[in-house]
Amino acid sequence: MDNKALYFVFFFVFSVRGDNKVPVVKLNDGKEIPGFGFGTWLGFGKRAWTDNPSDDAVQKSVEWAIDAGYRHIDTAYIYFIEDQVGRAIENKIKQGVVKREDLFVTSKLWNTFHAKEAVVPAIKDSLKKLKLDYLDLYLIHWPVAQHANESLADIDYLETWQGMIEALNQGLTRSIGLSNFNEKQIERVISNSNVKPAALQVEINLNLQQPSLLSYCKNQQIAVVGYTPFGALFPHRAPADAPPPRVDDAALVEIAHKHKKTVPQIVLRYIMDLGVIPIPKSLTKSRIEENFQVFDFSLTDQERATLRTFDKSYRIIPVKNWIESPYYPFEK
Ligand SMILES: NC(=O)C1=CN([C@@H]2O[C@H](COP(=O)(O)OP(=O)(O)OC[C@H]3O[C@@H](n4cnc5c(N)ncnc54)[C@H](OP(=O)(O)O)[C@@H]3O)[C@@H](O)[C@H]2O)C=CC1
Ligand SMILES: O=C1CO[C@H](CO)[C@@H](O)[C@@H]1O
Repeated sequence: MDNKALYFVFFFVFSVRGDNKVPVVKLNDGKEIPGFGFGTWLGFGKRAWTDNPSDDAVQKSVEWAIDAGYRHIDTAYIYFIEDQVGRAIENKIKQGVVKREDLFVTSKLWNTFHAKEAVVPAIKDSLKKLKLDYLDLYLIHWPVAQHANESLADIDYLETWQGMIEALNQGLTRSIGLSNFNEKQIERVISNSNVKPAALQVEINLNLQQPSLLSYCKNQQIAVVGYTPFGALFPHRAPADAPPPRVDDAALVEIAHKHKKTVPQIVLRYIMDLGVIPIPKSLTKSRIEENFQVFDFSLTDQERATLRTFDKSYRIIPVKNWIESPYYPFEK
């Protein structure tokens, strides 16, 4: 092999290694979760699977994500795209890009399956669509229960948690956890059960940094996965009343220039620095790759202090139509 060929082999090995520096987070049940993941929600009102069964946008995005190095994929029954995620995973396994055990797949129990006996059939339905034998993590999506017609149901999430434990005991998922639960609700689950939630998935972005919930979870050794990491950063996603910053904010642009990174990369790095596992979603190949290049630089204390000032406790996903539920988790 001549010098030029050797250089290319050297460059390839190190650039692949560079992509592979995703931190690994230990869960309180002894399992491990990759400290960075990929989101698959299309947005409110978009039900690709039912609206347009031939749509494969999410499938493509998951395939690009796996090619780019993501190994942790976040999905849910209610996204109506688990079948697309399943096809993407199947393809990447068939192509020899990954093995099942290289991947960490999360799905979530929807509100209409909160009765204890509904949980195991619900996870089996998700597994079927995902073409998997087991999930790595299964979450109660919300503490709020609903009937099939979407009216509110009065099922205590403690009952639902017993169904989750049954799914765990049957080996249908490696770990179980919660999403959109507040501190008191998590505490109630812990003190009424022998199985502690391994993870909590909640909204975390510049506008909603949740320091007190994060410190509670750290003390309880509950891993925090942060959804909607870009919050109101992109104007098309920002509700009219959302506080700054937007992606062109001068302070953010200055930090990004200093590190030769983009503003979305700065935001993702900061969320990881908060001890949170971000799960950015994108359907765009270049953005999927861009969002994953966040393991080769560090923010300074001063930059982190600037980013902290954007916390306005502003929630982008309050789902106010469930406010009358006795289990509604957020401040009313
Ligand atoms: N547990 C829960 O209740 C919830 C969980 N989630 C999970 O969290 C994931 C992430 O949250 P989500 O609400 O999707 O929002 P995100 O914060 O991930 O933002 C997604 C939006 O940002 C755009 N985008 C992504 N990267 C870039 C970039 N580098 N430059 C410019 N634009 C970019 C995407 O555009 P495009 O796709 O066009 O590229 C899309 O419009 C979800 O997909 C889902 O898996 C989300 C909400 C609630
Ligand atoms: O994950 C989420 C996105 O989809 C759901 C509804 O369609 C939300 O309620 C939820 O928080």
